[in-house]
Amino acid sequence: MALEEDNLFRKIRRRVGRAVGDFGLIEEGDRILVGVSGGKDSYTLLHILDSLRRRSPVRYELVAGTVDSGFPGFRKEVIERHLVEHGFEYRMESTNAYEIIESRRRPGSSYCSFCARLRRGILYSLADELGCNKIALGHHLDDFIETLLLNQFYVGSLKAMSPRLRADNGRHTVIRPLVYVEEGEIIRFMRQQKLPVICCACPVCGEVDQKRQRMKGLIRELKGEIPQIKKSLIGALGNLQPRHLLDRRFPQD
Ligand SMILES: Nc1ncnc2c1ncn2[C@@H]1O[C@H](COP(=O)(O)OP(=O)(O)OP(=O)(O)O)[C@@H](O)[C@H]1O
Repeated sequence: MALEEDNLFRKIRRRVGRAVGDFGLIEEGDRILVGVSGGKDSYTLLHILDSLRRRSPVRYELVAGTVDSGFPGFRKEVIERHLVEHGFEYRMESTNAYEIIESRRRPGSSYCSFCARLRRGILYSLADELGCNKIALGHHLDDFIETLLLNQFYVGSLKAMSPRLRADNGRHTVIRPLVYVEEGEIIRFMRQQKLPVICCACPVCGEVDQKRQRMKGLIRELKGEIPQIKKSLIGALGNLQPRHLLDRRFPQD
């Protein structure tokens, strides 16, 4: 059963197609593990990549992979039902990540970042096991530009995320095909398509990251004055001018 391919579906697909072309995200023979959390972004990513696959002359395969971190109350059966209904090959990986986080996390350290690192490792192993050379994640345009601002405001580096990154182990490539898709479009898509979104059920699930929310708010506020702000910020990430920066690792003259 495929989703209805209405205007919004086609718009998001066009943007993903553009990102695939701009950054060479998908190549002949790829087998891509799509990280599906049960959230709006990764469901959207999976359906759009599947629709592109059906239309593309480039042959590639998709496998949906969910890391069940073992948080009590995680409704994995909701995800499984959706993936089966739509005919996706998938793996639900049950892990004891929850116990590891509880026992090893340093007091005061961020729950989410520890959990995300652990999950990333599990996804890499899963990709090996399932014969996947790429891992697709559901980060979208707003994630990219908020991360850019967060790093400038709080860390002091000019850095966001990469749409295509070779993993440290050299075996996998992480791709982020939703780089040109705005979060608002994904929210509309989720509602229109009635995607069965669930939360991870971790102890901090639903709590907002205050700093990220601040960046989100700032961008929203400035959008009234600068309508093209998101386009401009994502454009800035692809328009580096090192000679006009202060990084001495780049020649200045
Ligand atoms: N439990 C999981 N199993 C598999 N992949 C995951 C899992 N959690 C997150 N991911 C992948 O990592 C991406 C970024 O995760 P993050 O926790 O930041 O979620 P998010 O931005 O809210 O996205 P989503 O709406 O898909 O949950 C997700 O879009 C998804 O591709």
